[in-house]
Amino acid sequence: MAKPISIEVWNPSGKHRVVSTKSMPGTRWIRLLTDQDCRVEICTEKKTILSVDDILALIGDRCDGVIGQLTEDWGEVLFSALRRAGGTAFSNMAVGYNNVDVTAANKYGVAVGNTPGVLTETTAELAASLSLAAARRIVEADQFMRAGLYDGWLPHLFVGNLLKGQTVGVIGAGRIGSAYARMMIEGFKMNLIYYDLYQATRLEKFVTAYGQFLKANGEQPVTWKRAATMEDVLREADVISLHPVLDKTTYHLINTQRLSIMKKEAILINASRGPVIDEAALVEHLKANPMFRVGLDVFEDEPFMKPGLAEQKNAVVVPHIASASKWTREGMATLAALNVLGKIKGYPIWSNPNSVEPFLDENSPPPAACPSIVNAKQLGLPVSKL
Ligand SMILES: NC(=O)C1=CN([C@@H]2O[C@H](COP(=O)(O)OP(=O)(O)OC[C@H]3O[C@@H](n4cnc5c(N)ncnc54)[C@H](O)[C@@H]3O)[C@@H](O)[C@H]2O)C=CC1
Ligand SMILES: O=C(O)C(=O)CO
Repeated sequence: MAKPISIEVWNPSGKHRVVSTKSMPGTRWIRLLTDQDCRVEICTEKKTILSVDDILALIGDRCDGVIGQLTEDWGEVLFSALRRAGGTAFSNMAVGYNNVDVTAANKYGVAVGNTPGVLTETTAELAASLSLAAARRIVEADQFMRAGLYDGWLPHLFVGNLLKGQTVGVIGAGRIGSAYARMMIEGFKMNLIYYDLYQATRLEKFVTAYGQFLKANGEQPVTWKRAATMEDVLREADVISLHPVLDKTTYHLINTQRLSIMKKEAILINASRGPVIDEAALVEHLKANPMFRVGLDVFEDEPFMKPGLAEQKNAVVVPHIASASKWTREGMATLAALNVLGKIKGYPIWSNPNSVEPFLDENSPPPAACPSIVNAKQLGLPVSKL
């Protein structure tokens, strides 16, 4: 028999049983559910990543909806179990949902929610932080100081890259990629080259307007270019940040061949998903090109790094913390809870998942809608007129 899973229960007499596989920041998300007659069960198991068997035990015989995490494998087994338990709602507490088999969810009629928008700026800020840390060798310099090695100013000590006037390349200029581009352009007066399947019209307009502003003030204007191929970005840019979704078109997007066409002193940032980079190839490239630097928030075999990566001084590595600001994480919890609640209540789907602010205002009740359901169309769910 499966080992019982430890849980914390809120509103035990609630009619709808909602399970959260992890404790999430803030309490608003719990209150929103309990106020609407939900019994909320939060898994309190100590282990970081729950297995499919752990989650099956949490779902049990009766469960209306689950809030899950990007570390979990949501496929056929879990969606069929959720459906058998009477559930029709699942939400990732994440905008990325490459851990979810949406086809399986469709098969069992389970709505799949995600949490767009609330993490855009926070994630872009971390990508910008990694860009600066890599450009100015901040982690190496910090370690040098702490090791007691600093014995005086030197002309060659930790010389890095100046960003001003250089070119920032963005691959995947959606919400986060565009926010990152704006930060690097406005903050450091970089020119932009980007590659996306779609035109980033608002971003282009922003760069044009900012360029005009700089020109009117007697400064060199910034420019933008939409690249016809990803290779154009890799060849031209000095700093390249990856922000696409992870799917079969972006798996190992950065491989040995593509690394070889990048500038020898380029900086590569990844705050999207680890498998977008062939990490073993990256380790070899870092070894062979000491002036090439990377900033990584995500890893191919997360939570592990490929052998050799940790030893590379030209790599800055952080543990998938790009969305880790208090406001954002509480907002992600709120959106995930409202996705599940909305589906249980039979609410329609919010028409614009890029504009989720009304759900985040602590001072007013959220709209009667699901903020973001990725398979709404496939399930034939109605769109909100709000
Ligand atoms: N490290 C972290 O903590 C976080 C990581 N993420 C990751 O960032 C991803 C992007 O998030 P958003 O910007 O909100 O999504 P988004 O959907 O607004 O942007 C993704 C962009 O990638 C583009 N794209 C898709 N396939 C492509 C391809 N083959 N080549 C080039 N571009 C392609 C899309 O057209 C879209 O513009 C998420 O899916 C998630 O995996 C998101 C938040 C935090
Ligand atoms: O939202 C996501 O996709 C993350 O990676 C965590 O914020």
